[in-house]
Amino acid sequence: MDPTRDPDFKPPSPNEQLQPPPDPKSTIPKSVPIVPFVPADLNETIDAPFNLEAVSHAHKNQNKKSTKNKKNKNHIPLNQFDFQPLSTNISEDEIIESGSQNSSPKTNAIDSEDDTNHNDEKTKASQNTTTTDTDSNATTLDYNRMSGTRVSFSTLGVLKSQIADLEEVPHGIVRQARTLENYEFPTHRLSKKLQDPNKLPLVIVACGSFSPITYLHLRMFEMALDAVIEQTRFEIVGGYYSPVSDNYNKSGLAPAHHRVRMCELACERTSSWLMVDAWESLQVNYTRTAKVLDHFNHEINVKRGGIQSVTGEKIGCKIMLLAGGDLIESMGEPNVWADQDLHHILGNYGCLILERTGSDVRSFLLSHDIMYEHRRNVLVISQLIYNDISSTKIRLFLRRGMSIQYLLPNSVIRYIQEHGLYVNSSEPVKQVLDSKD
Ligand SMILES: Nc1ncnc2c1ncn2[C@@H]1O[C@H](COP(=O)(O)OP(=O)(O)OP(=O)(O)O)[C@@H](O)[C@H]1O
Ligand SMILES: O=C(O)c1ccc[n+]([C@@H]2O[C@H](COP(=O)([O-])O)[C@@H](O)[C@H]2O)c1
Repeated sequence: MDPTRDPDFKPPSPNEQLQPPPDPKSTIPKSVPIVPFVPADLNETIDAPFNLEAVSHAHKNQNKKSTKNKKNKNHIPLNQFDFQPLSTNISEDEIIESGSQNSSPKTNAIDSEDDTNHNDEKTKASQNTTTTDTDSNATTLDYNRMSGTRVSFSTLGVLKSQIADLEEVPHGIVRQARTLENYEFPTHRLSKKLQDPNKLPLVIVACGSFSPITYLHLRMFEMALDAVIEQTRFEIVGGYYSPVSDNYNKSGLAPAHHRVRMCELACERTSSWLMVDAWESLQVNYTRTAKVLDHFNHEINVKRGGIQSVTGEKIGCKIMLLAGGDLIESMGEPNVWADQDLHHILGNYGCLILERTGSDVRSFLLSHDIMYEHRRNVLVISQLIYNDISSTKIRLFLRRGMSIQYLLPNSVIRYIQEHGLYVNSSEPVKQVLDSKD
C-alpha cells in the first residue's frame, strides 16, 4: 500500500523549488507538451463562442517549433496502425459467463474508420451483440451529454454494438490483455472527434485499487461528466479506470487481473463511455500516479496525435485525474506523494476532486500549498446525492456472508462469487472498520 516502499520512489526534499525539474524518466518527449488549458481559464466565458482557430494555430505553431528543433518524432501520422484494437484474449470461463459464443465483429469507435478489417480480425472472439431501440436512444443521449450538444447518431461514428447500458443485455465485452506483451491501449469508446466546435477534448482517468469496483466508482464519472459540462469548456471524449498493480501491497487487494476484469464488466455492462486500461496493473513495479497520467498522455496525444476537432484538425487532449476527497487528502500526508509529482499532476494535468462525506475538500485545497498554487487546474465536484459505498465494507460483507446486492453491478457480484473472491480474506476487521470512516 505504501508507495514509499517502491524502489523507484524519491522522498520529497524540504528545500525543493516550487517548479519541479522535469522527470528524466518521463515518457513525454519535451516537444509534445501536455495540453496547457485549465478549467478555470475557460469557464469564465462559458457561453461565448470559442475560437478554435486560435487553439489550432497555437497547436500548429507548437508543432512547427518542435520540427525546427529536431525532427518531429512526435507527430505520429494518423494511419490505421496508430489505432490498435483491443486485446481479445478470452478465458473459457469468461466466454461461458457472457452467455454466447457466437462471434460478431465489434468495431472500435476510434478505430472504426481507419482500421475496420484489422479490427474485425482481432475481434473475432467478441460475443453476440444484441441491441434494442432503447439502447440506441441511450447512447445518443449519453454522447449528447458529453458535449452538451445535440448531434445525430450517425455523425458520431458510434456503432449500436458498442452500447451496453442494460446490465443484463448480452453484448461483446472488450478485454484487456493479461500480460504487458499483449497489452494494447483501449480506444473502443474514445470519441475520435469532438462534437462541439466550442469545446476542447478531455479524458478523465481514475486511479485506485477498485477491489472491487462499486457503484460509487461508476457514479464518480457521471458526477464528473455533469460538472465538466456545467462548469468548463471541455468535452469529455473518454473515461478510464486504471487499477493499481499488485505491488501496491494494500490489504484487501484482489489479484490485478480480477480487479481489471471486474472493472471491465462494470464498464461494459453499465456504461456506454467508460473503459479500463490495464497498463498500470500490468507493471512489474508500483507505478506512481504522475507516470500513469504520462502514459495516458503518451497514448492519446503522442501516439495518436490528440483528438479531431469538428473541422477535422487534430488538437491536444487534456488528461485529468479523477479522485475522491480521501485520495486528495493523502496528498497532504508526509512522505506519501513526492512534491514534484504533485506539481506534475496538479499543474500539468489537473484534477477533478469528488467530495467525500466527512472530508472538507475545499478547506484542504486552501491549506495545501501546492494544491492552492494549481487551484485553477482543479475542479471540486459536489455530491448532490451522497454515496459512500466503500470497497472495504464490501469485502467485509462478503467475508461475513452478507448481501452486497445493489452496491455493485450484478455482473461484478457474479464474478466475485464465481471466483470466490474476498470470502477468505484475512484483512484485520479493525482495519476494515476504521478505514476511511
Ligand atoms: N465515498 C467516496 N467518495 C468519494 N470518492 C471516493 C469514495 N470512495 C472511493 N473514492 C475514490 O475512488 C477512487 C478509488 O478508490 P478506492 O479503490 O480506494 O475505493 P475505496 O472504496 O475507497 O477502496 P478501499 O475501501 O479498499 O480503500 C479514489 O479516487 C477514491 O478517492
Ligand atoms: O503517485 C503517488 O505517489 C501516489 C501516492 C499515493 C497513492 N497514489 C495512488 O492513489 C490511488 C489510491 O488508491 P486507494 O485504493 O489506496 O485509495 C492509487 O491509484 C495509488 O497509486 C499515488
